[in-house]
Amino acid sequence: MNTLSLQQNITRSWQLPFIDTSDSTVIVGDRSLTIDEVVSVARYGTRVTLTDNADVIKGVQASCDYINNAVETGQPIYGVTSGFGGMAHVVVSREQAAELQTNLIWFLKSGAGGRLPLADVRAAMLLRANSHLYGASGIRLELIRRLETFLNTGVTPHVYEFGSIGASGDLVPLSYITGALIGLDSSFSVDFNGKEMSAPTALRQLSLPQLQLQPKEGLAMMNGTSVMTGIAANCVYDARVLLALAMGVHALAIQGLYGTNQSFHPFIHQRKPHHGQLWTANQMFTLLQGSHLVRDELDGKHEYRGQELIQDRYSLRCLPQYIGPIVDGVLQITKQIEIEMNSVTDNPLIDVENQASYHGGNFLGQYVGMGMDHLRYYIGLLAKHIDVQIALLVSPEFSNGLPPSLVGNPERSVNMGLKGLQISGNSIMPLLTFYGNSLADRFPTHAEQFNQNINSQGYTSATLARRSVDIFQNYMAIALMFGVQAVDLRTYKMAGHYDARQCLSPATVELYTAVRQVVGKPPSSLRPYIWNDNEQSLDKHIARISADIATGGLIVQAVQDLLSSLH
Ligand SMILES: N[C@@H](Cc1ccc(C(F)(F)F)cc1)C(=O)O
Repeated sequence: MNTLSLQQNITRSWQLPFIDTSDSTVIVGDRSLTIDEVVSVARYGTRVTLTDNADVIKGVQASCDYINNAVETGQPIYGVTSGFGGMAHVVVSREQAAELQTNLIWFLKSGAGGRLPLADVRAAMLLRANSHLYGASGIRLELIRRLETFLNTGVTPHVYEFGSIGASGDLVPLSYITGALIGLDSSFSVDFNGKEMSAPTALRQLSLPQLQLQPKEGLAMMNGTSVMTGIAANCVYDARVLLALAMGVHALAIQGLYGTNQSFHPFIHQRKPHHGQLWTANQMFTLLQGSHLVRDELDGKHEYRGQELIQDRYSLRCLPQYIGPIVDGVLQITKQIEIEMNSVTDNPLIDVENQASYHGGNFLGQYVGMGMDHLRYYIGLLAKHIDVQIALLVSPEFSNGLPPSLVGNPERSVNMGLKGLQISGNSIMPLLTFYGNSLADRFPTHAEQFNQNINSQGYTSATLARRSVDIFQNYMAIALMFGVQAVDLRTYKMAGHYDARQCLSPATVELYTAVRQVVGKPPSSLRPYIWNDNEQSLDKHIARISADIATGGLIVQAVQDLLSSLH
């Protein structure tokens, strides 16, 4: 991939322009933002409105009053009347207190690499506004309102993909958002509904003046976890979709392989009642209900089956035991990211009620760093499991007699079926387990004169999760293609035609049909999905399916029930 296409990939946006398309609004400042809300604002342009709760608005003003008073009376407060980080012993005078904040933007403007996707930057702006509305940060409502305006008018600052160690929050990435927000200089640029321009130009178009930061405001804007948490929120959303789709793929594979439903019998799982295992078994039970393509053995029967095993191989039989801990892990990450999203993540924090301020470290993004490390690890495990099912499907000795490599038309002897597709998938799966390696435990040199001598790497961990999710979407496309072809061929063996809709469980028909529709090959009783090798471009099918997954299309809608039960 050349640099240009990599760059385009990184800046990929969902739906430009990011302006209101529906009547719905996300309220910011009520301390209850959800991942779904972040995604709807970040990707689909849902409007945001700052809360009109008078106590919240009063709290924001009171925190600013506290800071102004502290500066006037010369109180020693970190980053307000002192230097930053390892230079926090430097005393900053009242006269220099504002300049200290603007200067912070300048020396942090040191990002590197490509650009973050616009949707991730939008998520970050939303979360920064949310954090500031707790009234513990000493930042004017006017600045918070500006974040709201940027979101609602589709103005998105350009932010680099490298620069944060996730310790002082995301200092470097947030310096780009802050510089753009106040229109500091024309070297800060934005995307204005698909058009690149300098931040001051964008402000002029919005009829907004350039702003001077006041004491604490630069630190309040930049000292926090909002960018990594925004990226993480988008990734967690995607990972949950992919987990639901993985369940769908397995349900297709089990039917393709003519597996048994007995392994999902509640009796088994109630005797090992981990939450995730129970959820997985229960969902698979429902996904297979009513299928003519499974061995219906719920009554406890099992029979000798000639050369076939009396019970299924592990990747089928132990599916709930394998996926269960992944489900529990994803649920835990979801909870932690939502807490982080609804947190105040800067320092120092102002306790308006008691007229005090506290030096602490809420900007350390360890929950995000470890969460994203784990998320990538779980994605790797899911991909490995799918890879095993595909390997069973293509080998007649393990597939209960499907044609080798799922060849559609055996009469055309040059047909080799899905060999290329499997190889392509095999090139992706190891990458996903590779991305499953952890980052939070890799220690960089002790940053910034040993002040930031422990750090989370949460930002980079989240950008890696973004990459892992993107790759997994492609792999999922391949897996779905295998699932669809397998159930068509199994239908032929069982019923003498290729229209799997008539034999599949009702719960998997929608997914099957969605895939067929997305690739432009409607089901037919005369032919399976892939009949002759030379009748379709498989790469185009992969691209269409993964785009549908990434944009919440038909295929995602087909697993909506599964997704909403994931809690
Ligand atoms: N997160 C730090 C704030 C901080 C630390 C370092 C620097 C820089 F830029 F000098 F490196 C800026 C802000 C703290 O609150 O303690």
